[in-house]
Amino acid sequence: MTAIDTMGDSKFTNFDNMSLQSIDEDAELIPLLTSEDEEEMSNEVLPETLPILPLRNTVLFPGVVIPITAGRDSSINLIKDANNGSKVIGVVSQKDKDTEKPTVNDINVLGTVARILRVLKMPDGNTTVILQGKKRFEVAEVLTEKPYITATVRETSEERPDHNDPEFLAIIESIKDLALRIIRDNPNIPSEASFAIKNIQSNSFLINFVSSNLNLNVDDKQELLEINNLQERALATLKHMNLELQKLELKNDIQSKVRNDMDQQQREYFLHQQMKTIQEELGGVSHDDEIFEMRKKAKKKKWDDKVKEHFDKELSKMQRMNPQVAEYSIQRNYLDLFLDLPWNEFSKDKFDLKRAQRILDRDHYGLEDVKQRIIEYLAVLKLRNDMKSPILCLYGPPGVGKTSLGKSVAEALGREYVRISLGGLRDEAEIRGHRKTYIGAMPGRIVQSLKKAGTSNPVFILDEIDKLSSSHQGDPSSAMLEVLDPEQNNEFYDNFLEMGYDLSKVMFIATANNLSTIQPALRDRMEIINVTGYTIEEKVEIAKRHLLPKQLKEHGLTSKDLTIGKPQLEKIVEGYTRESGVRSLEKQIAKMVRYAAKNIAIEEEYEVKVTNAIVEKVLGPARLERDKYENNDIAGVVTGLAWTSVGGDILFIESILSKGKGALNITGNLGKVMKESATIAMEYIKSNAERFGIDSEVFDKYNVHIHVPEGATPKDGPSAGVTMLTSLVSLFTQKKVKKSLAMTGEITLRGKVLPVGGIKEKILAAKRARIKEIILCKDNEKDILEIKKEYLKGLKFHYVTDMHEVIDIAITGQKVKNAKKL
Ligand SMILES: Nc1ncnc2c1ncn2[C@@H]1O[C@H](COP(=O)(O)OP(=O)(O)OP(=O)(O)O)[C@@H](O)[C@H]1O
Repeated sequence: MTAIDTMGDSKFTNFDNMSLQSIDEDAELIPLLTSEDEEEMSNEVLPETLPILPLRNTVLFPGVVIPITAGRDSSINLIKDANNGSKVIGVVSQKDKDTEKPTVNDINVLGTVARILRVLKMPDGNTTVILQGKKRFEVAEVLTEKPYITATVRETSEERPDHNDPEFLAIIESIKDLALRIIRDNPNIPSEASFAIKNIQSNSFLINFVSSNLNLNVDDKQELLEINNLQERALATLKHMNLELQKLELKNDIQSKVRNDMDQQQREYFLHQQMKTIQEELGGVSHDDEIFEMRKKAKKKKWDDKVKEHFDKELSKMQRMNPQVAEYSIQRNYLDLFLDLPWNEFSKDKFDLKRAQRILDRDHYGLEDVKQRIIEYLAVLKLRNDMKSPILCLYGPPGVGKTSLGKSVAEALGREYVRISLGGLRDEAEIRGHRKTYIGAMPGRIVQSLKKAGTSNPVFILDEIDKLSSSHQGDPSSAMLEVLDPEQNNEFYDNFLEMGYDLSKVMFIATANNLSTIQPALRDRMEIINVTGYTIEEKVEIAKRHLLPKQLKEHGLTSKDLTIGKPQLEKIVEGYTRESGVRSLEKQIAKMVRYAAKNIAIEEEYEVKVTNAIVEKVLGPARLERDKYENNDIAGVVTGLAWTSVGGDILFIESILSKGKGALNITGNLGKVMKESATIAMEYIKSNAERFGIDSEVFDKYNVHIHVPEGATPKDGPSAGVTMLTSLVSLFTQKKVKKSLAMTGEITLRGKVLPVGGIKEKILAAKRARIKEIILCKDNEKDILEIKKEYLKGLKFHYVTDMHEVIDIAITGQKVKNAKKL
C-alpha cells in the first residue's frame, strides 16, 4: 500500500518510504487535488488517440498520483515518447500480471487517462515514472500494438450524486471515519496519513484516493474503477474498508493475546531468575533442574491415572517449597520413592519346567518331594497364566535349604529375588511404613524391597514368618495378612506411600521353623511344604557336592588345594554337628578350608588329602559322643524321640529311687504337659503294679526322681509319655531296657498309646543316633509310609496301641548290673 506523507500545512502528497528514497530529496512535491483541480480536470478534453500503458499490479484512479516502475521495452519507449510529447497517456491494468507482452486481449478496456509528472532514471537501470490519474476512459479501437499499444479512446461517463445528498455525505463521512481508524490500527501506515485524509476536500478524490490505497488486489480495484455511479462506488469502497478494518482488528486481537501470553511467560521467567539469584545469594541451590529431571523421569513411568495425578500434584507442591526447609527434603524423598518404585514393570516369566527342574537339582541335593511340589506349582502358574502367584510356605528345621530353595525358584522363573527377615519383628510400621509426617519416616519393608527388586513381580522370600511377634506397637501379622491375601493385596496400603500398591503379581515364599507359632489366619493363606532334615548320608552328599565346592570357591581355592573324602566328611557330620540341616556342617567345612588357605598363604607344607587326624587337628576332638547311653546297664534310663523347631532329636529319660515316702520329683526344665505325662505314668504304674510284677508297697517307701538331661533346654509336649512310663517300669523292676531302642507316644490314664507329630524328623534323628528299633503308636504307621524307603533302612518299627505292648517290647527279662533290692 502506498503511504501518504503530508508536510506542514501545505497540501502535498508524497510516496512510500521506498519511493522517497528513490526520488531526489529536492523533488517537487505533488499537491493534493482540490475540488477546483478536479473540476478543471474533468473539463479537460480527451485526445482521440492515446498510447496505452498496461500496468501489471495496480490500478490508477483519477486524481491519484502513483509512481510506476517501467521495466519492459515497450513501456520504456512509450514513456519516452510521451514524455517528449503531450505527456498524456492511457493507463490500464493487465488481466494477468504475469503476461509479459500483453496484447489488446490481455488488458482491461476501462482505464484512466494519466499525465506524466516526472520521469526518473533509477540507479538499478529501471525507469520510474510518476503519473497522475485524470479521468476514466475506454479503449475503442486498437490502432497499433508495436512498439506499444495505441488506440482510439472515448471518455466514460460518470453519474454523480448531488453535492448535498445526505446519504452520499453520510457515506463520505463513514469513509473518512473508517480510513482514520484503519490508519490508527495499521502500524504499517504512518500516522501522518490521517492528516491527508482530513485535508481532502473533493469527495470523488477521497473515494479514489482511498480505493487506490486500500489493501486490495488488482481485480477488486479494477471492479471499483469500473463502477460508473459515484455513490455506488463509494458504498463498495466502504464495504472493502469495513472488511479491512475487521481483519485488522482481528489481527491486533490475536497479536495482543500472544503478547499477553508472552508477557506472562516473561514475567514468570523473570521472577524465577530473581528467585534463583536470591537462593544462590543465600547459599542454596536452585531446585528447578531437580524438578525438571523428576518430570523427565516421571514420563517414563507406567503409572495409572490415579498415581500420575497424585505425583503431579505432589510435585507442584514441592515446586512451591523453599529448598531450605526440612519439608522440602521429605517431599523430595517421597517423590523419589515414586520414581524408584517399579510400577507395572514386569519381568517375563520363564516357564520352561525342565530348566526349572535342572536349576533346583543343580542347587539342592535330595529334597525330591519338595522340588516336585515346587515344579507342580510352577506348572499351575504356567497354565493359569494370570500372573497371580501362589503363596508357598517352606517349613522345616534351620539350615535345610528353605531360603536357598526360594532363591532357586526365582532363578528358575527368571524373576528378581528379594528377601526380608521377619524374625523378631514387632512393629506393624516395619511392614506398612510410617506416615510421612513422622520425622525419619520411611516406607515399610515390603515397599522398600520392591524398590530394590526393580520389578513388580519378584520372588519375595519372607524368612521366619513364624517369628513375627506382636507388641504394643501393633500386630505385624495383621499387616502380613493383607500382604498375603490374594483378595486384598492388589491394593496393599503403605502409610508412607499414602496409596495402594499392587502386590498380586509378587510370588511370596515364606519360610518357617515352627508351624504352631504362625498366626492361624496367616497359615490358612499359605500352601505349606514340609522340608525335613537330612540323614547322615545325605549330609555327606550335600557336603561333597555343594558345601565343599562352595567354600573352596569363597576362599579362592580349588579342589586341587583340598580334598575331603567321604569317611572324613562323615566324621565331621557325626562328631562335630548335631542338627537337622547343614548350616553348622558348612561352618565346619569352612574351617577345614581355612586350614588349607592359611597354609597356602604362609607357604607351609600341608596334606591336601584330609585324614581323620587332620580333621581332629583342625576341628579339635570330636565333641559329640554319638550315643552316651548305648549301654543299657542302668535301670530307668530310656531313649525317647523329640521334635524341636530345629529338627528331631533323641532325648533320655532318667529316673532314680531314693528312700522316702513316695514323693515324685521332676527336673530338666520340663513344661506343664511333660510334667503331667510323668504324673500319669506314675499313677498308671501304681494302679497296674501287679501286672508289671511290682510290689505296691515300694511306692510308699521310696521317692522317685525323674530327670531329662540338658536342663538348659526347655522341653515340653506329650510325646515323652511312653518313654517315662518305660523308664519307671525299668526302675521299679530293676530290669534292663532293650538296647538301641527308642520310642515316642502319648499315654492316657487307661494305658492307651496315642499318636504324636514330627515323626519324620524324629526318625531322622533316631537314624543319626544309630537307633535300631522304634516303638510308635499304631496310628503313626501312616506317617512312616510317607517316608522314603532309604530313610527307613536299618530301622525296625513296633506299632502299639497299649502300654503293656510297649513294656513287653522294651523291658528285657534281665536284671541290670548291681540291681537294687527293693
Ligand atoms: N539340599 C541341599 N543341597 C545343597 N545345599 C543345601 C541343601 N540344603 C541346604 N543347603 C545349603 O545350606 C545352607 C543353609 O540353607 P538355608 O539358609 O537355605 O537354610 P534355611 O532352611 O533357610 O534356614 P533358616 O530356617 O535358618 O532360615 C545354604 O548355603 C544352602 O545352600
